Amino acid sequence: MAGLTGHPVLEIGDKFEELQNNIINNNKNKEVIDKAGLVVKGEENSNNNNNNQGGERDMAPPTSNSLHRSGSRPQLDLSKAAIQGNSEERDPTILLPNQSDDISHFALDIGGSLIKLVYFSRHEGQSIDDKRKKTIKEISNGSRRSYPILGGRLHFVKFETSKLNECLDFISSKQLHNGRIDSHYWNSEAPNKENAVIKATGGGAYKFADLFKERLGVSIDKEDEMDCLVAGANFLLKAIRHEAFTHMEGHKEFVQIDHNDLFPYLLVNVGSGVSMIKVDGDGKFQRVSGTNVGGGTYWGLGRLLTKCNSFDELLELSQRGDNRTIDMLVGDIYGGMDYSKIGLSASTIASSFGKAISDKKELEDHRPEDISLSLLRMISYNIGQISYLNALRFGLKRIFFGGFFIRGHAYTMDTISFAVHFWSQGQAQAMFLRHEGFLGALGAFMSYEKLGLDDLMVHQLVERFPMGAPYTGGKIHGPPLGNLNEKASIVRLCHI
Ligand SMILES: Nc1ncnc2c1ncn2[C@@H]1O[C@H](COP(=O)(O)OP(=O)(O)OP(=O)(O)O)[C@@H](O)[C@H]1O
Ligand SMILES: CC(C)(CO)[C@@H](O)C(=O)NCCC(=O)O
Repeated sequence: MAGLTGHPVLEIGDKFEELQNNIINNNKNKEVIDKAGLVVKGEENSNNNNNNQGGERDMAPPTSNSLHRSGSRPQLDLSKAAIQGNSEERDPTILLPNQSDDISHFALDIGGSLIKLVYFSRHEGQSIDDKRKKTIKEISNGSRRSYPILGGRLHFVKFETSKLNECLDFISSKQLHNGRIDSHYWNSEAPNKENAVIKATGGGAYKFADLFKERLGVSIDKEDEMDCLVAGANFLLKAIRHEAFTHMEGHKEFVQIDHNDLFPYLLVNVGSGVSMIKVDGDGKFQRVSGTNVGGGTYWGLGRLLTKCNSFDELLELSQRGDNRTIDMLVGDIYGGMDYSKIGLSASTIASSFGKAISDKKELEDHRPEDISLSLLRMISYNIGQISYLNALRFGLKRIFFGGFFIRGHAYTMDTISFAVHFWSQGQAQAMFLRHEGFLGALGAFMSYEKLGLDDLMVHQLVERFPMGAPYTGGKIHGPPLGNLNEKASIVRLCHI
């Protein structure tokens, strides 16, 4: 199922200098990027000049805002971090064109279901030895100096947590663990492997710390999971254009956030379980709620009920399902009629799986496709509804959804969006992140240097390329979600 596996690549393009001039010379840049509140842009709006596939290219000199620092310790330079690629691409990368120090970072988010790994590599064919060959001039305080540009990329890889050995083998085969030395030892003459420290977040950072020491000889520096989720989300939302998008009734639209008007928002991370975090700023947040009915529930129950062998297979099944065979609809209860007085059409699901009790059917009499769809709908809708209620608690209008349950799957996103829209009477908006499942790993990766977003001139970052979400394709399968207007006009809720 091709589209289910892709993850986006970040690319920030060459409009940088143009934009920089705008920033310096006048305030017109606001018209370019800082439109008040949300600016929604359609996919077709993008300019597909995707000619930078990650190899060598002429790179613009970094400005004084570039993060390059010539210290004794390698620095991570996220300036001009760039999203690249299309929605179908597997293992997407983030380009770091201005990365000059030769870093060997990698970081992990070891969750209940999946291990997410982010690592840096230099551009192909560019060794440490020839890094000196490519230098650029920087004007800094009136003086010019040269320093090497390596350039490189961030790679995103995931493994099932139950197959941790595959992850360890991968790290070994790429020798990722031999590059990173704890800062305490950075200046020592002969750093050795025993001092190697890797950043990891998620419960597995605790659970598997000894195993990492045993198998790879590295210590795990544990970063808090919520800290990392928020850091990853804030980085993407502030620095990367077209990271966030809405998805309603099969229609996807990129959303440009005014980074001065980003906070507060609700971050809902739908992993095995679901965390709901009110984010007020960089490092300022509160986990306000959560639910144990999440991605693990869909995959776990779905596997039991359908005998599917993989998550993607289960998701794929849902696309051919008809939930009406198993869900009890309002029309089933009301003899085919709407219950219009309270705003429920006949096709509204009154009770998920409700028909399974009334039919004299056993599990094997139900189609796995229908079960999968009904389950997916039930869990997605529930998450959307609970999220909205939490947004309502704190007066938040924007809800960003991440986590690998989303999987860029159109029906999942539509269902969540429908629930948020319906219960908020259109006042709150569900948005999705293209790097959905990698927020925590990205946050852990950035924690090496504790790079604050304040260090980044994020408004200088301009994306060049259209970005498809990790997406199953435009066609929506499954039951109609209902008519929003019809229902929303009748439901009475105090809304935010
Ligand atoms: N290939 C896959 N294998 C297993 N689950 C997958 C896969 N792809 C997507 N999923 C979904 O993603 C969920 C896990 O998402 P994610 O990796 O964000 O969470 P996690 O970090 O493992 O969980 P938690 O944060 O609760 O510890 C699974 O429960 C499942 O619903
Ligand atoms: C326990 C975590 C944070 C682990 O990632 C996650 O699975 C989660 O948020 N579960 C929901 C737990 C609850 O709040 O009911």
